[in-house]
Amino acid sequence: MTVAFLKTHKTAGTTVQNILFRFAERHNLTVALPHPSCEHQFCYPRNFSAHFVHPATRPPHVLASHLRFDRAELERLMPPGTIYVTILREPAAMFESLFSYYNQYCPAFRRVPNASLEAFLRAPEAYYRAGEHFAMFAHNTLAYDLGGDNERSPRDDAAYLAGLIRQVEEVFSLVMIAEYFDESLVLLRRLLAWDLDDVLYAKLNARAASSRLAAIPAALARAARAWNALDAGLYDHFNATFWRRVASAGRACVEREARELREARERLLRRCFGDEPVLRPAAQIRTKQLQPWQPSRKVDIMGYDLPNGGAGPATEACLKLAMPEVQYSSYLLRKQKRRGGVRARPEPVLDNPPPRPIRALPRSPQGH
Ligand SMILES: Nc1ncnc2c1ncn2[C@@H]1O[C@H](COP(=O)(O)OS(=O)(=O)O)[C@@H](OP(=O)(O)O)[C@H]1O
Repeated sequence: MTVAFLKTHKTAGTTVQNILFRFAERHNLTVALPHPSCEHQFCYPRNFSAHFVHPATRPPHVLASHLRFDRAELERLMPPGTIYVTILREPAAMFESLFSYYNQYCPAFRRVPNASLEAFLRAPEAYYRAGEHFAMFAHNTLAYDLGGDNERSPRDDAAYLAGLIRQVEEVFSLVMIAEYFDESLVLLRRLLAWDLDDVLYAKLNARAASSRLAAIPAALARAARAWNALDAGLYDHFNATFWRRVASAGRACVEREARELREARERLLRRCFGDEPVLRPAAQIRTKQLQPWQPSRKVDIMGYDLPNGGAGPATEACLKLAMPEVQYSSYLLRKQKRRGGVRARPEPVLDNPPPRPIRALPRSPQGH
């Protein structure tokens, strides 16, 4: 069985990726990982190319890192019969997360006075320039990640949205929904014929309450959906198909399994992170391998820590459960290079180096 997870942005994708990475490790499967010049993403925002994949990680059983979807290129990499899955998030919540996370990187967001989401959504055209660096984080990011044209408007061109939906349906066996994460994992584990234990998780990449809007006012949510109308169309469609899938699997059974998953997950978190497992800001996490990447000084991304800074009897499995994307990707690449014995093999040089992906800003140990 091979599986390709299209990791869309700000949709709980890191948590799904971590589930897949851990499954791959437990079963000695090969995970496709980016060439170092792409950093931990497949040279996003460029269209995916099989050349972006490190040779020590081919042929893969699992692929789960950020990329812009390109069907032909993925089919060149992944074996026939690969199961494609992805995840979507309600567009207003997703946009609020994008706006906060990429505020310092996306010029459209940087132009907005006082970093005000409300100001941006009142007049997005005043700040947004199609085609500029990282513009895709400010307009229909889901459509872009899925390989679509994020500048199209379903108001002017309803056929475009319908066509994009058809393409996604043709390729993806499951489109999960971040708001119904546990139910999504129940469908995922059924699709992949995994055990419930295989989809236990720790929530990764969550912002601190102080870095997010407690609630998105209705008018702001409407404006976010109107600006991201293509994403809203995709979400509405796949949210409806998701619930049809749940109904045909038997809603009561799915709910029961989701409940079992939540209970097992709570037990696991307590076992790994202590009696009261809490998400902490990076500055309070003593285990270096568990410190999450911070996008800017204004946004706190939370993580878990092992009791006693990892000096206790916590297992390797606990470490991996909470390991952020950057550390886990590097670790897996090192491990797979060793396994493949490719250390001495020269790495291919990309003909046209991609723009540098976003890098962590340095933080003082105090952090704030
Ligand atoms: N299990 C689960 N259920 C619901 N929501 C979850 C879950 N895990 C992560 N999250 C939220 O997903 C946001 C991070 O998404 P990603 O990991 O895809 O971000 S990234 O694009 O890889 O940077 C981030 O959202 P915000 O906190 O609103 O920014 C996380 O809180």
